Amino acid sequence: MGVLLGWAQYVVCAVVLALLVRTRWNTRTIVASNGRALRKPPDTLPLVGNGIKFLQSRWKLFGWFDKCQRQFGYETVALTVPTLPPGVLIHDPRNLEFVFKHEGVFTKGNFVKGRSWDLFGNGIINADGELWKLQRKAGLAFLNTANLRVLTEVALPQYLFESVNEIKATIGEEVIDLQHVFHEITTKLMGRMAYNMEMHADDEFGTAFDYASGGTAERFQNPLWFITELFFGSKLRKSISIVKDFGGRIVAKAVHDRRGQKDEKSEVEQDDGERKLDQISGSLIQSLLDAIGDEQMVADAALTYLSAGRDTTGQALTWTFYLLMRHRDVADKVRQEVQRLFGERGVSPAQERFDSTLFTPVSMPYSMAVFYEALRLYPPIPFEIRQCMEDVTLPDGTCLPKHSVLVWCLWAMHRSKVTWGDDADEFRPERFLEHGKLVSKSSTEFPVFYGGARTCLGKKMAEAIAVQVIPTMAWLFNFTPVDQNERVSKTSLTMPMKDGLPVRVEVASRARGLSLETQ
Ligand code: HEM
Repeated sequence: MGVLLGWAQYVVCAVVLALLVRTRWNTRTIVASNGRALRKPPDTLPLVGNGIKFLQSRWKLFGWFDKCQRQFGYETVALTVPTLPPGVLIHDPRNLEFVFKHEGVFTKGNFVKGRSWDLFGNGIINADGELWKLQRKAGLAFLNTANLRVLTEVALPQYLFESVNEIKATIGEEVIDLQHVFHEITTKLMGRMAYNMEMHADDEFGTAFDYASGGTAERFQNPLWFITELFFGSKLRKSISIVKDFGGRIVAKAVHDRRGQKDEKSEVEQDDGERKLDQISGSLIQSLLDAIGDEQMVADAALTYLSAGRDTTGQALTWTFYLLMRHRDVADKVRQEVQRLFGERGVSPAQERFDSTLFTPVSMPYSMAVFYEALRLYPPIPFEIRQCMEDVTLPDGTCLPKHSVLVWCLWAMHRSKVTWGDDADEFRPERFLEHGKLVSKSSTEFPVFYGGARTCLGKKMAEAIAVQVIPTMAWLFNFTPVDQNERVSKTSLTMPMKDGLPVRVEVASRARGLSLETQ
């Protein structure tokens, strides 16, 4: 054991030394802006540059990115981290627009793919060229208008009210985890619609995926990840293997379904809505099988879509309710919007069954603004990294050599006073409204759904879910956090809330006479 540790220390020291030498070498070729060297961010150390910052918890790292943004405004700054090729941190929306327009120049590159390959393989997030186009086309077919309609009119109301009734059943007894509630809704939706499978938030796959996402994200913060994983990576390897097995099961089920063995329910068992849902169930995986064929690649694609569709939206809703509990005045305005809509539609809330399909992005601009404001402060994908495939000059004059790395932190950009004004740190949904209507912000200032050719495919789906879930939950229940502690995110590729969002619940007095059944 002692000998083993001795060797381990020797290997680690040798690698650190080699990396430091490489970093020094790299910084010699570092980018210059109009002939001048770029300024360095605060707390940059000799030799290790910003490496120590990246080893901190992600919450502290976000804080540091924010500090850079506050100190430098839109100015591009140099990043130096051992193992990283020369890097820059950008804040200027003009630079981001350039990146979005030149998608072939700024790719995930070996830097990102090398770290995320084990988990996502050839999935759309990692894919380029023809394979990316095929997966994107399959996704567009899945997220077409007709399918989104089935989602909003049939599947979502059904799963939303299953959750509502589960919450109701726990009232007065126990604390519930709201993050779990939202995750359950998005998992069931993606499972059924995309893969024709019954899935739940706490399935073995879900737990393994969470762990694998955390371990993969750590690779972006720990320059020695390939060494540390030799000693401490067994749980990560196991989790990835569970995730991969699950990908295989999704594909096997889809192949079974396409052989005509889909478990059809008899006509009499189904109403019109269920029949429509049944018809489109599994449409994503079927499109992927049609487009790609190779079952391993289809499994990668399926897992990537599952993560993109369920985690981001479930987490965004969690942070939204965290903010609503801290800003009761905003929660009241959501309820006033529900009341106004009921009034306009002649619905008597005390007698009718609750119909969440009344809530659309057009009928509920304030609720949508609440969602967008939560996405601004807690972006589900909080930072992005791209690698330059050739020498390139950004609009602000920064010259980037081939292979250099470009980082932008949405967490920080979304808090920029230059972009959002002096109240950038405040939760104020009104900034997304003009004359009572929702206004969209440019993807270069607010890149929450990315931009350009690779813009998020699921924006409309996320909006459709949010606009039913937020007013429904806010109208029916009063949630109170179990404590006033600040919630933080755990390490992940997305933004899960660490330890969930434990709350106490009571049925709101305005909702007591309601039947909380599905339509
Ligand atoms: C609030 C919810 C969501 C947010 C904030 C969000 C954000 C993003 C972002 C930032 C990217 C770029 C990621 C990267 O390449 O590094 C992305 C890509 C993507 N998103 Fe979303 N997303 C959300 C919901 C969804 C949903 C519901 C789906 C549905 C399946 C989805 C499907 C995708 C796909 C397929 C891509 C890859 C696009 C491509 O590379 O061409 N997203 N999303």
